[in-house]
Order: sequence, then structure tokens, then C-alpha cells
Amino acid sequence: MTTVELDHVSYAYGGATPAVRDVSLRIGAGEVVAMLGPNGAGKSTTLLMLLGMLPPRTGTVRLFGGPVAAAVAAGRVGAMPQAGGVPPRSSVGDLLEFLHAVYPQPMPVAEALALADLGGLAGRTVERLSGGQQQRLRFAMAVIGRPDLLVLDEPTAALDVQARRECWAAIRRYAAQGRTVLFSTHHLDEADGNADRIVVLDRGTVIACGTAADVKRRVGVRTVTVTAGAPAGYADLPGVVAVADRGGRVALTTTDSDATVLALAAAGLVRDLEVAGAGLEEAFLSLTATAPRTEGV
Ligand SMILES: Nc1ncnc2c1ncn2[C@@H]1O[C@H](COP(=O)(O)OP(=O)(O)OP(=O)(O)O)[C@@H](O)[C@H]1O
Repeated sequence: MTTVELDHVSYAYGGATPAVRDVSLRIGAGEVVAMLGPNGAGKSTTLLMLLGMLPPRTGTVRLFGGPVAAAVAAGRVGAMPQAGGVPPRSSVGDLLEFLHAVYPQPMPVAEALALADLGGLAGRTVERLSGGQQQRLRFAMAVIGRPDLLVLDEPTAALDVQARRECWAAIRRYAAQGRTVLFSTHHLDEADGNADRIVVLDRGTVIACGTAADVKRRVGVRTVTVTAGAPAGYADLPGVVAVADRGGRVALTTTDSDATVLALAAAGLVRDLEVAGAGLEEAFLSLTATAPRTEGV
């Protein structure tokens, strides 16, 4: 059964450019899907429509084959929005006890604490939790009702590396119970490491969708690396969509490695040449690039 169905969904906040344009997407039960895109790509707007918090201007959203409102009212959808929503003076245990009483088929508070790795912190007030612990509390609040669909908008934004890792471990424990999870992220490594499928959004539209391997294959980008021999100008070579400085080496992400290598040769810049299949990061840059992006060179 299809858990999430977006059919030709669009939304505009009022400006001339719509925030989301004609997005169609289907997510099956038990899938973990990442919505990946740069700032302003339309990720949050899409998730807000999916949660029934913004009405699509065109198109339809269905959850579990029915209207969004019915799925939300039945407690089948858990959400962790980007920020806020947790009273600072409440204790972790009181908050979870309160939500436990609200949902029709909640998990025991102890189970929610364990899932979120908050065991031993039930008596602590929210304001005395670290950033990572607060985020995991918001995760526990989102899952205590045992939602079939969990929607997470940039769940690890503003967390350090260790806290991010702990937050993902908690999310994966829930996904392992066969639940459907949709999360948004800017981080390619998070999409690559935690999702079965990646939807790449850019400027309000879906520009790629598939497994990380599919996305890489689809763009067919390669990385051409040479020892740096010129101070600038790499971004203007044919095919190049991104340039990165790798400590004396220059890595060029290119959609046409043959043309790039020929141009490097013509300019006398072929030194210790390496050509390799690109990673997800390069694929993402290539997909979302309007003009070559230069980093560190
Ligand atoms: N409340 C709002 N009022 C007006 N425009 C908005 C509003 N929220 C978002 N937008 C605009 O809609 C577009 C899509 O924004 P959205 O927040 O959905 O993108 P996003 O991919 O979630 O970005 P980010 O990763 O920065 O959160 C952007 O151009 C943004 O400026």
C-alpha cells in the first residue's frame, strides 16, 4: 500500500516564483526516503503540505490512500518540525506521559525513552538537556504515538557530529520496526547513509529520484583530478560543474570527462591525471548547478 502520494503538487507563498512546482512522489510502506536539496529548494514547504499544515494550491496529497486530515486525526503521522515546540520547564518524563495519554495506541514511556536513548533523563527539565538530547526528546515526542509515517524536517540541523550520529541511531531504530520515514536534509552523507531512496529537490521541483547509486548513475558525472598547475580558470573548462582544492591537487567534477581532459591537455595542465566515477556529492552538485561552483580554488 502506498503510504505517501503527492500528485502534481504546487505551492506559492505569494511571490511570483512558486516554492514548490508540480511535485509528484510515491512512498511505499516501510521505505526510508530522504528529501535532499539546497536552501530554499522547497523541502519544508513540501513536508508542510504533506502534514496538512499548508494546503496545496494545485494537486493532491494522500496518506495511506485517504485524506491527510484523516491520517493525522488517527495518529498515524508523527512529525518533528525544524524547531521549537518543547516547553523548557517541563520534565522529559512529564512531557512523554502527557503525550502517552493523548494517542490511541501509544508505546510505553520507557520504550520511547529507550528508543531515543534518553534512559535516566526522565526527571530532567528540558532546559537542562544538551542540544542533542533536546532533539532526541523531540524525536521521542514524535514517535510515542507509534506513527506509521514519521516526517522529520532536517532532524540533525545544528547538531555536532556525535549528536548527529546518536540522533540517526534513534531514527534507524524506529525505521527498523518497519515504519515509513521521510526526512529532509542538506547533508549528502545523511541521505546516502540512512535512506533507501533519495528525492533531490531544487528550486521547487524534483530533479532526481532513486537510490544513491541511481542518482549517481543518472547524472553520469566523473571527477578528474590533476596536480594544480594554474592559479585559476579550471571552472571554465568544458564539462566542469565544480572545482575543489584537495591540498595541491585540483578535483574537477565534470559531466564530460573526455572534453575536460582534452582541454587540460591543450592547456598543458595534465599532471598525475586521475579520472574516477563521482560520488553522491558530485552528482548532487552537478544536478543542482546552474553555473560552475568553485570551492577553495
Ligand atoms: N513563510 C514563507 N513566506 C514566504 N516565502 C517563504 C516562506 N517559507 C518559505 N518561503 C520561500 O519558499 C521557498 C522554499 O522554501 P522552503 O523553506 O520550503 O525550502 P527548504 O528546501 O526547506 O529550505 P531550507 O533548507 O533552507 O529549510 C524559498 O524560496 C523560501 O524563501
